[in-house]
Amino acid sequence: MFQLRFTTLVEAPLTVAFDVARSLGRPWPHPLQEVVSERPWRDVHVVAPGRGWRTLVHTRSFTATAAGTLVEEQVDAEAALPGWLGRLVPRRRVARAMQAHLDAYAAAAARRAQEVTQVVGAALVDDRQRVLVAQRGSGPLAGLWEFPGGKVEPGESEVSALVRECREELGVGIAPEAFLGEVPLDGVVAGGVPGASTLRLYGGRIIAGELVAHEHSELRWLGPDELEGLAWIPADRPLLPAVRDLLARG
Ligand SMILES: Nc1nc2c([nH]c(=O)n2[C@H]2C[C@H](O)[C@@H](COP(=O)(O)OP(=O)(O)OP(=O)(O)O)O2)c(=O)[nH]1
Repeated sequence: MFQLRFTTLVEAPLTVAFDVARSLGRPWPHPLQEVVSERPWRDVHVVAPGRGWRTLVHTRSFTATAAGTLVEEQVDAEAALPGWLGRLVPRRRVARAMQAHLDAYAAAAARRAQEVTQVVGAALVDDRQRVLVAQRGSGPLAGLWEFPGGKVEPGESEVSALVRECREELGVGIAPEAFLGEVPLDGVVAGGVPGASTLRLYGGRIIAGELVAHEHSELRWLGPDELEGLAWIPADRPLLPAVRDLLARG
């Protein structure tokens, strides 16, 4: 039995990293069968018995970071060959195949990321450790609450998009701070396929101007205990623990 681990940072949001990984398949001569799939967090494949392996389990997990998606892979395998041949030869073969595969994969995911519209949001915190939330005034999500922000334009960085959106929507200058997390968006954003786009949330502070709701029907400053009870856009809920942690940190 041997175990190999690989870590790759892909310059792409979660869902893109996951979808591209799946469309490229696996670097094995034998087809693997999927046994777990939790888009876009994790998948697990195994090789069918009688394919030269006693066991082969390939597990991948995808984690959002400020720099992109961290892809962690683990291969647990036992070849059918006995003795040192069974340990050494397959291990080298798997390691070589994985490394070649991962380079091609990272490049393909970064290319695909350019084609998918992303959304950025700002969790703006004030001196009393409250966060600014905004109610959508129109469209299919009217009446629901969200973080100020919007779509990243082609060629624009996420941080520039955040600053621009907060100026347009709220009339304020902001300083973006820590990356807080990422969630897939259920709907179709900018004509893309369902679930392809993600919302990436950053902490931040207002550094200039007076708040005005230019596009939202209402703005509110809320403390950590008031977040859960709000009628959020459903996609945002998984981000609330990270926002509460941010408020608790002070
Ligand atoms: N800003 C923001 N958008 C969110 C959140 N959660 C969520 O699902 N969304 C979705 C709603 C929209 O489909 C998309 C953001 O689009 P938007 O309409 O705010 O973007 P935008 O300001 O660039 O809009 P536009 O130029 O196309 O009018 O992301 C959130 O917390 N904040």
